[in-house]
This record gives sequence, C-alpha cells and structure tokens, in this order.
Amino acid sequence: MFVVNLFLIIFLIICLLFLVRLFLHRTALIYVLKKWVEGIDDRIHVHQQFRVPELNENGQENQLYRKVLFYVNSLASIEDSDYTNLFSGKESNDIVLSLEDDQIVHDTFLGARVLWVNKIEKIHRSFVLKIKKKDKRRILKPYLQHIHTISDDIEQRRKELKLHMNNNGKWRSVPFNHPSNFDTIVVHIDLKNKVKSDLENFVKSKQYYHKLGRVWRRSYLLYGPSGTGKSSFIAAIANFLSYDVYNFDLSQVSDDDNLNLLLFQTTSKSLIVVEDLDCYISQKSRTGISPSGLLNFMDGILCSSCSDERIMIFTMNSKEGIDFDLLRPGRIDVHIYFPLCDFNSFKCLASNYLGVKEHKLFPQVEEIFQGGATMSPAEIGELMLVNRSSPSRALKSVIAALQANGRGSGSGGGGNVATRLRDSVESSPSPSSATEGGGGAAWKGTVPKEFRKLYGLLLLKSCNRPESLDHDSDMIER
Ligand SMILES: Nc1ncnc2c1ncn2[C@@H]1O[C@H](COP(=O)(O)OP(=O)(O)OP(=O)(O)O)[C@@H](O)[C@H]1O
Ligand SMILES: [Mg+2]
Repeated sequence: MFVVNLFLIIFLIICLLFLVRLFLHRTALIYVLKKWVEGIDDRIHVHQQFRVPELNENGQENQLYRKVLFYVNSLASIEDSDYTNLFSGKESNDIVLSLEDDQIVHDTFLGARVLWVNKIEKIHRSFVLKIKKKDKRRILKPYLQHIHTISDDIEQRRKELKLHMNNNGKWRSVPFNHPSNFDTIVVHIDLKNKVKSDLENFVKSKQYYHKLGRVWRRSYLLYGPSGTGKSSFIAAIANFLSYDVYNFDLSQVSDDDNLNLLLFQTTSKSLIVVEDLDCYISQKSRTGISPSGLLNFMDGILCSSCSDERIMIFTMNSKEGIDFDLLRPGRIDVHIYFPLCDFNSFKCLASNYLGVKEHKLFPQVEEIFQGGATMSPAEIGELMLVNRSSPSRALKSVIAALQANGRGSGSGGGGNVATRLRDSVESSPSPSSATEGGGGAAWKGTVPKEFRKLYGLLLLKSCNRPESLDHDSDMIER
C-alpha cells in the first residue's frame, strides 16, 4: 500500500512539474524567470565595461565600431532582444535584423557570457561590452580577434562583386553578377566537394603558408574541351568565396612590365584568371611577354603584398604540347579535368534544364552514350533550353544530335554540332528561347565583349584542337 501511494505521489509531482513548465512557457513567464536568474548572476559578479564609440577623438569613423556593428547584428541572440529593427536585405525576400538603441544582446565565447549594449548619448552612438572580470584576461583578446574575423567575412560576402578586365594596359571593371554556382554546374559531386574544401582550407591557411615561407597562393588549372563548364566553374568559385575576378587577357598586355603592373594592381581576396592559356602560348604573334615573364606572373610573386591571398585559375582546352615547366607542381597546384558529357552528366542536365529525372527515352540515350557518342554539356544544355517546353522533344533533339555527332568525326569534338546548335538557337522561333538561348544576345548591348567571351553561354573556340582526355583523373593535386 505504501509503495502504491509513493508511486502515486511521484506521478502527481511529475504531472505538476509538467503543468508548471507548460504554464511558464505558455505565459512566457519562463523568460521573466530567466532574466531574473541572469540579473542575479550579473549582480554577484564584478564586470568590466569597454566602450566602442562610433567616432574616434578626431571625429573620424572608428573601424572597430563598424566591425562590432556587423558582428552584433549577426548574432542569433539578437532575436531575443526586446526591440529589434527589421530591414529588407539585398535579395527581395531577405530580412535583416538590427539592434535598437539601448538594447542588450548576449553572446558566449569560450564558455564565458558577455553582453553588448547599443548606446546612444546625444547624437553619438557606441557599443558597450560587459565582461565578467574573472573572464576578461582569458577571453578579451581572442574575442576581439573573433569579432574581426567574423565581421570581415560578413563584409566580404556583402560586397558587390566585380569583374575586372585589362584593356590597353589598364583595368576596367563591371559588376559581376554571374549566376553560376556549385549547385548548377554538372560535375562529379566528389569533385565539387573536394574543390570547396580545398578553397576553404586555403583561405584559412595564412599562418601555415607564412610559416613555410611560401607566397599565400593557390593555383588551379581547369582543362577540357570547349563548353564543358570551365568558365562557369570559375564564376561558381567567385560566388562561393565572394571574390572579385581579374580576367587577364594576355593579348592585351604589351610586355612583362605591363603584366607585372597589372598583377600588382590586383587586390587581395580576388581570383586571378587567365582563360585559354594554351591558345595564347600557341599563337605565332604573341605579345611582348617573355617566357620568364609569364612564369613569374604565374608564380604570383609580384602581387602588391605576398601576405595577401591569391587564387590563380588558368584554363586550357588541352595540356598537350604545353611546356612541363609551366604546369609543374608549385606553379599549378591543382589540375581539374572537365570532360564531355557521359550518361550521368546528361541525366543531371536533364534534371536541371527540364526537371526530368526519369524518361522513357533515357535507355536510348544511354545506349548512344555507350556507343561512344558524346557532346559538351553546353551543347546538350542549349538543346534542352530551347526545347524546354517539351521534354520529349528536347530529348529527341539531343538523341538526333548525339547520333549525328557519332556518325561524324566520332571524336566528340563538337565543332560541327556546336555550329549547328548555334544556328538552331539563333533561328529559334520562340521569342523567349531566342533571348535566353542566346544569353549572349541579351547581353550584347550592355556588356563588353570580353565579358561575353569569358562568361558567354555558348562560344565557339577559335582554336579547336584535339584534346587529351585523361578520364581517370578529375582533380589531381600536385
Ligand atoms: N558542366 C556543366 N554543367 C552545367 N552547365 C554547363 C556545363 N558545362 C557547360 N555548361 C553550360 O554551357 C555554357 C558554356 O559553358 P562554359 O563557358 O563554362 O564552358 P567552357 O568550358 O568555359 O568553354 P570554353 O572552353 O569554350 O571557354 C554555360 O552557359 C553553362 O551553363
Ligand atoms: Mg571558357
């Protein structure tokens, strides 16, 4: 009997606790309780306060204030503050939170709880940081360092990206808003992940490179046939890192000095890109860049500061006939091969362009691929794009093009197909497809030629040469 009563009492206590908890949550009394506990905790500890004013003693902007502002507004706990301002962000459906005056935001760092208060006195704003005295020595320095890193990262991601192009020895810039990203490019998932983590590791490795006495630079060679996504991949990298792009057109560079000057003028956190390096090297009438000038440029020694990070990306259709010195380890760190389509990449394109994951024509397409026919993703993508209103028609046109390609050169080189494809895009009767299919056409009036060259939707190479296809390696680190 006693045991039964005991169980009954325990059961009633549990129910009661549950109801109290429910009541506290429903009425938000839990927050009152939490604040009360925090208030007691604040009172029994001695705090030290640090003020970060908006302006310094000369009335100039205090850079630290700006960083703290970015940092505090990015804290998740800002949502718990009593008053928060809401603004629309960069994208139309973005909402940005910003702390109201005299509001408190909590943050934790290395296990210590700190407070930020957004003060306004007369017209001067400041942030006040409150840290418990016992934690100050341990966390203040690393915490401020942490704020620097996070706010730099936020600023970097917010800035408008630019594409810089050299013309007559000088840089010209246009906004860079290429939509390509790692989700839209059809390459093997492992390759994407490897490249992403390689980039992320690189940008975090300043100290490591410094310790090794090496220039903080990473270079990539993207090679493969025309229309396989090399330029789109560069744009995806720029968007992934939020880096500007400096596109070096070597044919516009007069000599080594000009090349060095242009390199010197590039800024940190940017991609230095040389497209079609193989074409430039094979040109009979090359500009005045000497072979050693080119090698020094690729080594990136003459950047404005060797402690700033540099990512260099070179593209080629083929590595065949290229001097080994140019591609040696240390000069080119990572080689990435961009192949023509196989059945798997075709299926990814069909899913992206047509929203089709399975189709009765797929077995036929697979068979044709197995027979050795192939085309570039650009060619297949364009056929799908112009026929996107009817997936069956799109797939039939891909089948016809693949069959014609297989009957033709058999190399998959795509020159003929590309020309036919371009004709089909340009003569498309649908107004929407005429604009989109000729993405370049939509840009023609507004965007410089080099821009279209770099990121055009379907550009035919002037130097179609047979490609070396080492299919076994997608990404090779040297
Ligand atoms: N792997 C791919 N995944 C998705 N789309 C692709 C892929 N490859 C090419 N495309 C599409 O084809 C078009 C041309 O691609 P891109 O310019 O990136 O090719 P490229 O390899 O740089 O060609 P080129 O050697 O002629 O400069 C782009 O609009 C892109 O959307
Ligand atoms: Mg390209």
